[in-house]
This record gives sequence, structure tokens and C-alpha cells, in this order.
Amino acid sequence: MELLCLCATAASAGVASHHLYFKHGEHHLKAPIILCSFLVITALPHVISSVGREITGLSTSHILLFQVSFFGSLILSIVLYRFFFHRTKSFPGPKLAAISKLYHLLKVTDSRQHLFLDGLHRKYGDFVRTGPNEITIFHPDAIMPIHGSTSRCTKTDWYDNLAPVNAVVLARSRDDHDWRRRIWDYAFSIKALKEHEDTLLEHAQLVQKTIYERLDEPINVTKWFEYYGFDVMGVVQYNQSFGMLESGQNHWVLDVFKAGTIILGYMTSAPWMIHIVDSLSFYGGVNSYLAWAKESINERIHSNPEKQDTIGWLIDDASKNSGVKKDWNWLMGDFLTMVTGGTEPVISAIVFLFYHLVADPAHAALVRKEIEALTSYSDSTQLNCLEHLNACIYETFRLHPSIPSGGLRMTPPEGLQINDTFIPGCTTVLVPQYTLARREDCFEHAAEFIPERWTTKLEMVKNRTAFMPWGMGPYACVGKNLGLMEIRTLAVVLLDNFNITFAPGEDGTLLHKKTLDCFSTIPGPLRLQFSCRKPVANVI
Ligand code: HEM
Repeated sequence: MELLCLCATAASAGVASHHLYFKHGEHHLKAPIILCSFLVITALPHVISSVGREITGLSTSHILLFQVSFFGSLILSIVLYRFFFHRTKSFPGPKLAAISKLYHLLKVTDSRQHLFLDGLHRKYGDFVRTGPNEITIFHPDAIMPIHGSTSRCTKTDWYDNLAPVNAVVLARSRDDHDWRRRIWDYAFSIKALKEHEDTLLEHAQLVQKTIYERLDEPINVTKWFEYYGFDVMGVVQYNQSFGMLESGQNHWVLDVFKAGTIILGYMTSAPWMIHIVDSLSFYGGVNSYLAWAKESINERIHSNPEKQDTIGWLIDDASKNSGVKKDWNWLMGDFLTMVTGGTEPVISAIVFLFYHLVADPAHAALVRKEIEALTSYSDSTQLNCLEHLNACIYETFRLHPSIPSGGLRMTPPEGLQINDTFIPGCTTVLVPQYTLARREDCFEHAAEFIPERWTTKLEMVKNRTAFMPWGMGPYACVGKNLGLMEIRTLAVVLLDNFNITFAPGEDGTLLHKKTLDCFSTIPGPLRLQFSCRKPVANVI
């Protein structure tokens, strides 16, 4: 009888902890403490009992029974609630996804979440419950209510992934975001970007030089375009090159960064895991990466470079206002945003652009014709006007969005109406760009690369809202113009100077197969072969 009472008390405590605590609010930041508490509850009674049974008065089997009652009832309460009573229960989706995000996590161990979500769309339709409190919406009509400038949706707990470090892209408070964004906007004004034209050309010419040294040999261009993206980012954002285009070797930061991105991207579907992994320091690279970021900012604070860089704008603002010390977490976060946001989208776009231009040489020929009219490779005003090149870049971003599964948002407390469907308040929502790009009711011949849909065949874009590679509204990308300048500069230099074909045995299969969705797209390898179009290196 006493034993029964003990089990009933433990079971009640389990149910109560769910209904009084776990069911309410956010707990991701406390995930490491919660895990530790559970470990203590599990281990401590056994330790005490092994020291002296008389202290607890319970045998090991009694303690086990007590624990099974507590954890069993907690889990059962969560499962029943999520399955039968949760506000999102009426949405279709995999049964296990309704119970725990761990299901999602296990389904994307290959970091190809965009394909997993695309499969769910085909099976369950436009609104799919992809987590206990998450609805993935595969319909363009969801974009304005979720991402539009008047939307009341906010960023979800995923954006706390570097907490207490914060950044413009991570800020969950609109006021914080808008304050930070105003400083970033100065750094990315048309006038400020013009200052970087020479840097971009110099780096594009380093790629050109690398290719001259490897004419008629298969080259994994993903590697070199990655070096271009990182070296440019280093100089433009904080006046330091990684020197990878010159050395031909990976800088250690690139290796650490890529490994970290894959881990972080994998855990996008269960943000609480990020904090557990972080606290356990499973991945030691994080510490050296953060130490490098800290050192780079400190070095930059004490230097006085000729050319203003992005971090310089943020340091100047901190010095003039609240002080570098007070803004430190923001400087760190924004610096890390430059490394991530300033490289990945540009690199993946360049790789896929070249894939399409080589697969369909007619488009490369049209771009080359446009290039003939240029008087300079680096004048961004002229490059902006290359109509067919721009159309090819847009079409590349449509088919291979840099954030294929979409940024995560939370609906406002009053909920959100999308056509006939009501999404309850405080629900995580996402609109995967990868799937929208493949909807025939948004784009005619949606799966095909047809740049003309952005120029002479505008009728092939049936729903323009479905195309938002840079996001939209207040959180839209601040680096769009810089990214486009980087892509255009490298494209004109390489297309004007080289004939480009697939290397023997290459057809893009590996590129598609090995491309990962780690929140942002990480492209697989692409092997191309170059031969000279012009007798001497052409530089204009
Ligand atoms: C041209 C290729 C690029 C694409 C397709 C792209 C895409 C995006 C997208 C989709 C977002 C929204 C993210 C979200 O909602 O979570 C974003 C935000 C952002 N991007 Fe980019 N990006 C590009 C280039 C760049 C570059 C070169 C930088 C330079 C550092 C940059 C910096 C940022 C920043 C700081 C934000 C946050 C803006 C805010 O919240 O106000 N991006 N980008």
C-alpha cells in the first residue's frame, strides 16, 4: 500500500511538472539545467541508497519504480496532450512528428531537410504539422502574413542559438533589431559598396589566375568559389584576408566553420539541443572559433585601416554611444553573422550558377554577348545592367535558395489567418522556399532553369510572392547588393576569359546529391574544365 502511494505521488509529480511547467513558455535556454536535474533525480537516490539503505529506507527496485512512475507519467502526459489536446492537433502530418521534434531530427541526419519537407508536402498537402508546435506551410499565400512588413510574427527560439551573444539577424526583439539594422544599413549603402569594387575584382582575378594554372584539368570549383567567398568576406567585413586563393589551402577557420555549420544546421529542428551540445562542449572547435572572432574584433579595434569595413561601422557606433564593452555581445554576434551570412549564400549561388551555365551553354553565350559591351569588370553600375546574367542569377536563387527551408517564425498570440486556415497563436511556422520554387501554380515549368521568366517571359512567373531569396519585410537581407556584386564580378571575369565545360564524368549529380541544407545551403562538389577564350588574360 505504501509502495502504491509512493508511485502515485511520483506519477502525480510527473503530470504536474508537465502541466505547471513544461507546457508553458520557452525552456530551450534552460535545457542543460533541465537535463542535469533529470540526471540528478535519476542517479542521486541510487547513490544515497548504495551508501546506506537506511537513509532512504528504499530498495533499489523501489527507487526504480518511483523513477519509472515519475518519468513515465511525465512522458505519457506530454504524448497524450500533444496528440489529443494540443492547439495544432487538427493539422495533418506524421504521427511521431506531433509527439516530438526528435522525429524530425532523426529524419534529417543526412542534413537534407529541404527534401524531407518536400516529401511531407507531397504526402500531406500545404499545411503540415512537422512538430508538436510547428506548422510548415508550403503555400505562397503564407508569405505576406508571416514575413511581410506588417506581420506581427516574431523570430523563434532558434534565433537564440548563440545566446547571450546577439546579432542583427538573431535579434528577437523588434526594437533591438531595428537599432542594430540602422548601423548595418550605413555599411551597405550604395556609396559604401562602391568602395569594395576593386577588392572584388582583385579576388576574381585570383580565381582567374588559379584557373590559368590549371587549364584543361578538372577543377573542383566549389573549393575555389568557397575560397573566393571567404577571402572577399574577410577583406570587406573586417579588412583581413584568409589568403586561401593565394595559398590554395583551407584556413583552419573554414574547416571549423563548416563542421560547426553542419552541426548547427542539423539541430535547427530542435533548438534546445543546440544549448545542450554547447554546454557539453561536444564540439571543441566552437571555442577556438569564438576565440578567433574575439581576437579579430580586438585587432580591428586597435587598427586604423585605409578602407572602412563593415565591423568598423559597428565599432565606431559602439565607441560613440554605449561603448565597446557594453556592446560586446552584439559585436561578436554581428561579426559571426558576417562570416556566415556574408559567405554561404554567395558561394552556393556561384556554384549553382556555373552549373546551370555549363549545363545550358546557350545562356552562357547570351551573357558573354552582354559582357562585350562592358568597359569595366568592376563597375557595379554597369554589371547591374547585364540583363541576362541577372536573370540567370535570379533563376539560380529560385531553384537553389540559400535558406531552402525558410526562416522560422512564431505566430502572434492572437494567431494567424492564412486563407481558410487558422494557425493558432505562439506556433512555429516556416515556408520552405525550396518547395515553393517547384510549385507549378507559382512558376510555369517550375523545375526547369528558364532565366527568361525574369525578362521576356514574365508570364512564366505566376506568383511573384513565392520568390523571396533575400527574405522580405523588416528582416530582409541587408547584404543583397554586396552578394550580387560578388557573384556578377566573378561571373563576368570567368565567362569572358574561359570556355567552360563539365570535367569528364561530371554531370552535376554529385553536386545535387551532396548539397546540404544546414539552415543555409552548402553546395556539393562540382568539377569543371576551363580552356582559354582569349589569347591573354583579359582585364578591363
Ligand atoms: C546574395 C546572396 C544572399 C542571400 C540569398 C541572402 C539571404 C538572406 C536571407 C534569406 C535573410 C533572412 C534570414 C532570416 O530571416 O533568418 C538574410 C538576412 C541577412 N543577411 Fe543575407 N543573403 C545574401 C548575402 C548576404 C551578404 C553578402 C551579407 C553580408 C554580411 C548578408 C548579411 C545578412 C544579414 C546581416 C541579415 C540579417 C538582416 C536583418 O535581420 O535585418 N547577406 N539574408
